[in-house]
Amino acid sequence: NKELEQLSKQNTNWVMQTKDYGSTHFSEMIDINANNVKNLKVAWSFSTGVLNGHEGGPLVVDGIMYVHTPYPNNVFAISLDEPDKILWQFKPKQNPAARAVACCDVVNRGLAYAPAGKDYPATIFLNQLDGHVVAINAKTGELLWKMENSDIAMGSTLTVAPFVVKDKVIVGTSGAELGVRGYATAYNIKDGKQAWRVYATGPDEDIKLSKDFNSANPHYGQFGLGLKTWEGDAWKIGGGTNWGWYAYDSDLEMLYYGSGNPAPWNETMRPGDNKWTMTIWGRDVNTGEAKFGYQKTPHDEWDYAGVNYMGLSEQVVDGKKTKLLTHPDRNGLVYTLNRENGTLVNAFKIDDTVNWVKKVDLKTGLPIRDPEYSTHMDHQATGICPSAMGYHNQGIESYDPNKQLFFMGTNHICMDWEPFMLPYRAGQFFVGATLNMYPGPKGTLGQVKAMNSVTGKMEWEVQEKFAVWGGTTATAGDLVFYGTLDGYIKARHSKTGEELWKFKLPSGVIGHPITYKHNNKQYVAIYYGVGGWPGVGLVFDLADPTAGLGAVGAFKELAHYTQMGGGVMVFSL
Ligand SMILES: O=C(O)c1cc(C(=O)O)c2c(n1)C(=O)C(=O)c1cc(C(=O)O)[nH]c1-2
Repeated sequence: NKELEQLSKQNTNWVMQTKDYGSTHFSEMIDINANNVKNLKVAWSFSTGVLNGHEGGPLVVDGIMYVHTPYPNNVFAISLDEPDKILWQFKPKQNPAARAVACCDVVNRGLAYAPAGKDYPATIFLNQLDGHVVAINAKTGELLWKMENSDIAMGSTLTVAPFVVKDKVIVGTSGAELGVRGYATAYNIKDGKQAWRVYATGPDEDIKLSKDFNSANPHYGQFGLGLKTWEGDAWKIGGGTNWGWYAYDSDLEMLYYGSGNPAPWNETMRPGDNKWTMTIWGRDVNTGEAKFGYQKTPHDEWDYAGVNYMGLSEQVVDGKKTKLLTHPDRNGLVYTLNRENGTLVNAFKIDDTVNWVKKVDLKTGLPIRDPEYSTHMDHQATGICPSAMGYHNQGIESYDPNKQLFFMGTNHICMDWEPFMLPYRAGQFFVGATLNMYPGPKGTLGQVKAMNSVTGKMEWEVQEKFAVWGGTTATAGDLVFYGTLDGYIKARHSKTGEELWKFKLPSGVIGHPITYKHNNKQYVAIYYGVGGWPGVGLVFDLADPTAGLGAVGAFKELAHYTQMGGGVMVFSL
């Protein structure tokens, strides 16, 4: 969408969750910078009236801030000229049964915006937890259309942020913890009619492989594998949902995203490579056809779902400027691929405490595993790093093209894992493992790192007491902003990692900061509202450390630092 791409380059707007199609989360603005950030103060704030985890960030378009909430998925439009006034509010009616089948709190990763087109007005897209996609008139808040994308009776919810490309809006799925077979769907912006749908498992026609699929790298696998790498019909309940972030290259017209973990978590119940779960996809956005697919963790044994951040950059590889895609995976490895054909350029560990894998063989693309940290029936595997939460989970990261550095908020959590057998029942949890999670070898639960994605060199790294769940935002003012689970928004010097400013918010953060200019003044905004997978212990107040799929044990300290809340806080100099 050319108009959307244009808007994404203007400092007055923040029009996509990813900031731009390349998902740089980088702003050229320098009004707030490393010298003056210490003077940042609260400009205004807004309580959403909803508890539970607030993921993603608000959008800012043409002087209006669009704020969303977790379930019940309310939307508010707020004028930046009069932030004390709500221009319109959209409060959907939806099936509350959705709450019981959401795996990891009732989160929502945010709204999408489409500028007015020939046959539709400027539109806000919202995914409801109960599986519906809705289009809302951005000016008036009126419902334009509503589509069912996911069936909660099958355990499929919707938490992913929609993504607008050309005349389509792309939507994923959730529910791999309930045996949902994952797919991504493109709907026409104007009427919500389905343009294409592509699955992660099953016959090639369903996965939509192009004729030259993986022709640059036949050893990644080509045809028939969505069936052959499963036993019997296991692919039908085999997971591979996509609830993370998309990226898009408008020259190549290619869409990038990851499919998640195979179901169930207990690997004994699904022999084979389980293609194409855990895969980085490069697809033609017009047809949905896959040009390449690279499976990072064949036959996953640890729930290292692969839906995370996809960051696009152009950097020199072997003396040649190359279009790259960088993906910090749940499994503790960072992958950089040539995004034209999927060829692996590098794969390295987020840090040397990652132990399930020794390294990735760059020729074959396969991980060389350490059998000591494998999981299997009648065995409790201990000290596995990363934990099922991954060293990187759902945050959107940032890329500073001037410094050629990615900034990553990461986890530092390890685990013990013991599988058990269980039957599949539609709409019920289908996991089959008991987990204990705890801080990694460095003694903390989180880290922030500045990384060169081609060489793997970490320019700097700092520890955080808790996971940095919501990702980072960088600016040309030599700054990187992020929120912490215990409720700080922080700014660090992007060259050194030095902490320059922090402010304690009313509740912990699992979303990302945004920055925009209004009336010639730069603002930084962020949601507070702890929750998500790490916050389930706070939400449900569970005493069993293995509850919340292990999250309660990992984050047992969190309740001493923050409690639920929900809103947006805006800062300026
Ligand atoms: O497999 C899935 O379909 C699925 C969905 C979601 C979700 O929709 O929030 C999460 C996960 N898996 C998951 O594995 C995970 O770690 C996770 C963390 C969070 C969160 O918001 O904090 N959601 C999810």
